[in-house]
Amino acid sequence: MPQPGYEHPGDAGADLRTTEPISLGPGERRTVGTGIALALPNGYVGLVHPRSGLASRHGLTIVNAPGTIDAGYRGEVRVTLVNTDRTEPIVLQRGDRIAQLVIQRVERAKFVVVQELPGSQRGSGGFGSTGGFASTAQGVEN
Ligand SMILES: O=c1ccn([C@H]2C[C@H](O)[C@@H](COP(=O)(O)OP(=O)(O)OP(=O)(O)O)O2)c(=O)[nH]1
Repeated sequence: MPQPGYEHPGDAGADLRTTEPISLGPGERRTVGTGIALALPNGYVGLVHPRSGLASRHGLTIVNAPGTIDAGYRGEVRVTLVNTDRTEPIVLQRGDRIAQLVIQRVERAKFVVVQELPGSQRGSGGFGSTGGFASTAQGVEN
């Protein structure tokens, strides 16, 4: 069963440990329990990524991808899925591989307030400033 305290408004809870299939209609979002708990060593993080096959074949993805599993977290790993397909529902069964976990070392950053940042080639340009798909297609040079 979903653990109390995990549900957020608008989240329909579900649990893949049950034998009941879980159906996500077009556009539907559900937080699904995996039945898995972890004890990651300090200095590591678990990142819950979507699976490309499910994404391309069914439009199933993870709302908060990648989900962050803190090293100190001992609860059940849960995955907030969304069916982005506009017409087809997707039905998940117990044992279906709905996500993949990447475990990485993390740095502990120390932030220092400064008046000015060191320069770089990119500077403050972002959000497509180096040329996006549309401008390339039209032959626009940046
Ligand atoms: O996809 C996810 C993301 C998070 N968690 C669990 C593990 C994680 O350690 C904990 C908190 O996640 P996060 O830090 O992303 O949550 P938050 O919304 O920032 O809340 P808080 O840290 O206050 O609990 O919830 C999952 O089971 N699945």
